Amino acid sequence: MTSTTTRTRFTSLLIATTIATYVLIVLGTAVSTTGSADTCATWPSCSTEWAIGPITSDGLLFWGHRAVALVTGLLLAGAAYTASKIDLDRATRAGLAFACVLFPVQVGVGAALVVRESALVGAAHLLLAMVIFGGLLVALVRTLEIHSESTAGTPASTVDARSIEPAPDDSSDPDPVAATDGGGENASSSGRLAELRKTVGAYVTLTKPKLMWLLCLVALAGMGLATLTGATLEPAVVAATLLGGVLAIGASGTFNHVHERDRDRKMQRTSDRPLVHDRVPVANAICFGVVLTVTSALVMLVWVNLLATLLTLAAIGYYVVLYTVLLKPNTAWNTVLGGGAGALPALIGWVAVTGSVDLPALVLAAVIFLWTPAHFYSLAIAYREDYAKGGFPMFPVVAGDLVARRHIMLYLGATLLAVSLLGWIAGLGWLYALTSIALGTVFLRSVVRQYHDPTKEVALRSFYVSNYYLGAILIAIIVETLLLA
Ligand code: HEM
Ligand SMILES: CC(C)=CCC/C(C)=C/CC/C(C)=C/COP(=O)(O)OP(=O)(O)O
Repeated sequence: MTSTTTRTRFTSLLIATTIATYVLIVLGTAVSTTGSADTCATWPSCSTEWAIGPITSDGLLFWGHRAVALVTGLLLAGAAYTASKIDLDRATRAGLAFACVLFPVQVGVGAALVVRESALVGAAHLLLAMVIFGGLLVALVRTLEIHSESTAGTPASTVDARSIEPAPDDSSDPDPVAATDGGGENASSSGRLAELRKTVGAYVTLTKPKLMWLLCLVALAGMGLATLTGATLEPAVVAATLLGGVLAIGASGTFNHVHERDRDRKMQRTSDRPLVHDRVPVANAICFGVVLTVTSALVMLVWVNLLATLLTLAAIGYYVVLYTVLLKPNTAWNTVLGGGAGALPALIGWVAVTGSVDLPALVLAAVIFLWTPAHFYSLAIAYREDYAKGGFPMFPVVAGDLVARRHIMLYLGATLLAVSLLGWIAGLGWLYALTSIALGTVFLRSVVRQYHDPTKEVALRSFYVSNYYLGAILIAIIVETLLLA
């Protein structure tokens, strides 16, 4: 076998081992939260005899966890054996060695947990699993990088953040929509209707409607988790929280359009925005943003509660002032730090129901926070040159595609772990576990594909997969907490 074939086999084994370890973590948390561990108190079999009893969902979960542990161990051994036949860099070797040493320790901790159930041993088991997953992820990222470096040639060019200035405004191009307008003094009533439709459409575009479904799901998941404390959901509170949230997102988006109108003109992706073409006068857009902000605050104050209102206003301030004005044009950390704005709806949803902030809401917020770079960096890779033209120091512009992809993988890994932690802390069950496994695997594979096929299309696909991933996780939380409760 050639060394290239062995290296390819090693990469495949490492991908499979990393995914299997994640499956193991999710099944492990589900075993613990569903109480299926109580059905078995011996190890490695569930009784002194090896006879198979009636198949129950608890048994399936329990045996599933053990079976996947066995498969993961075999995959890890296979990866280590294959690694011994090729030259590896230090990071891959260290990550793999780390996982190989800790895996048998983890099996011992798991056996101890079966025989003597204890919260402390359970927490140690979860923590160790996360550390093993981290080691494998580091090894995987380095392996994929070396693989793509050897096949791709020169790395993509990067730009120093301090040197990024918006390109001179050379676009005096007329509004393509306005240019095709009939209009004029003889405008018919159908022409005026078309005009009105266009104006309404422009205002709707200012509110960034495409983002709303996912942010609403975040707030709904926060509300769903809150019911696990015993709190009941009032339909009026749910409706008012969603309405207040939608108005607040609309306000944020509008102010974002106002502030970025000159840079938007320079970027191909955003050059058709309403304020670039004066479809809405800037003063009107500012008034629109203020009206949306005040209406949102009133809705939240009258039908929800004061803390939720303050958090909603804080979210608008975070996105508009901290992210749009301060971070986005000035630092490559804009996305990481800006992720806090999108995380706030998780707290808003929880606070709308309980009136205070508690641990599960913070962990859900952490999931959104960690997911944000994994979500956005793929889009920023696809539009790297566009962002450079607009003068935005987005991470791929400053650090290059390869390093950005490394960060996507690491933030994705952290998101997967935070999702498992949330399931464990909130006591979520089957549906959440299966969704985390299925969509987590799809998300991870879509990013791995970026290494093999570093095109704009593949990066954009990862971006959309990131949205479906988060959407599915949030729907699983909502269904488990609200519909199956
Ligand atoms: C700093 C944080 C974030 C950045 C920089 C970012 C960036 C972007 C950008 C540039 C787009 C394309 C928008 C367009 O072309 O109109 C987008 C789309 C989107 N984002 Fe994010 N995003 C962030 C956080 C979030 C959060 C927290 C959520 C929800 C939880 C979210 C959900 C979405 C959705 C649903 C889309 C629409 C995709 C589509 O169907 O076109 N984003 N994001
Ligand atoms: C409740 C409430 C008000 C929440 C606000 C949170 C919020 C709107 C988060 C979304 C962040 C986001 C989608 C940024 C888009 O990036 P960008 O603005 O950099 O995109 P662009 O390049 O398309 O302008």
